[in-house]
Amino acid sequence: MHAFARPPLSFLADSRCRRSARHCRGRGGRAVGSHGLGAAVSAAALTLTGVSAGYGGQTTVSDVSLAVPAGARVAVIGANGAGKSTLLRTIAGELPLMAGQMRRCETCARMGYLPQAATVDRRFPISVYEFVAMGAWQRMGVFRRMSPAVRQSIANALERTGLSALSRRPISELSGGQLQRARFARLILQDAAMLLLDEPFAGVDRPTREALMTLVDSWHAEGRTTLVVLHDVELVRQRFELCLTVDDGHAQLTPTVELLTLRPTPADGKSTRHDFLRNALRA
Ligand SMILES: Nc1ncnc2c1ncn2[C@@H]1O[C@H](COP(=O)(O)OP(=O)(O)OP(=O)(O)O)[C@@H](O)[C@H]1O
Repeated sequence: MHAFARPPLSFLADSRCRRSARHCRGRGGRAVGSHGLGAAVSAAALTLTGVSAGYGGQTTVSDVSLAVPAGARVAVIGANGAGKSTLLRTIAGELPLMAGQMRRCETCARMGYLPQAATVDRRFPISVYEFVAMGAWQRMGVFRRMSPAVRQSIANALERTGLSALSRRPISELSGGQLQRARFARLILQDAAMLLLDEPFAGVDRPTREALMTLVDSWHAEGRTTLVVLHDVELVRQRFELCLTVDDGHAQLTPTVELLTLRPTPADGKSTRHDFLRNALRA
């Protein structure tokens, strides 16, 4: 039987589930995930009330109040430095709340958080298989033994991300796109009800982006809630029904169609959220 050692903390950074919880019910109260269910259906996966986020007493985003519907695909958009990552890290529990309250529905507390790829330390000498298997760490029990079911889940995740042939390769020898596939494979194993992805498509080519976006779509179809930091306006328009815009220290949730159909109002010379969206995504 293969024993699996507890991975170092730095390697759990984007696979950690902060709190144990049952899985979410998605749109229409549909159950998602393969583990136990039973919590009451909640319309909101995540509720922020007067939330402020930042670093060392310095507020980056303040007084955020919004409710993310369970099962929604939310694009988190805004200019460089606006505070998207800060907000995502706060929702993930990586940063403490500076003010306000955050509530995740009971079943949505099981989260998968994928920080920007630049944060991954690839020097640790492990194979793709071992790296991906960390996503199943919570299912391996106290002796970290891999059951046949866990092995099968790992094999499935590798296959879904197109990495089966690379499973023995050290992660230090992966390309950027291959590493991103491995990070997604690890997320699959987490079976999280809510997924927070920070610029998951940065630096990947179009086929890889499409393969990974297909996974996001499948999570959506399963009723999981996804918040994805993006800079690609076409992708936002085509695949995300809600936008969490972060701008000038504020954040709000708006239907994508509403953002994209707003027109500038040259009569009074004021800019609109339509202008903001375009400007933010151009950054
Ligand atoms: N660890 C940190 N300590 C202090 N300030 C930070 C830290 N990380 C980010 N900041 C600052 O917080 C602000 C928001 O940064 P953040 O990374 O959240 O922006 P972003 O919208 O995700 O940007 P980008 O699109 O460039 O990734 C910036 O002014 C940044 O300099």
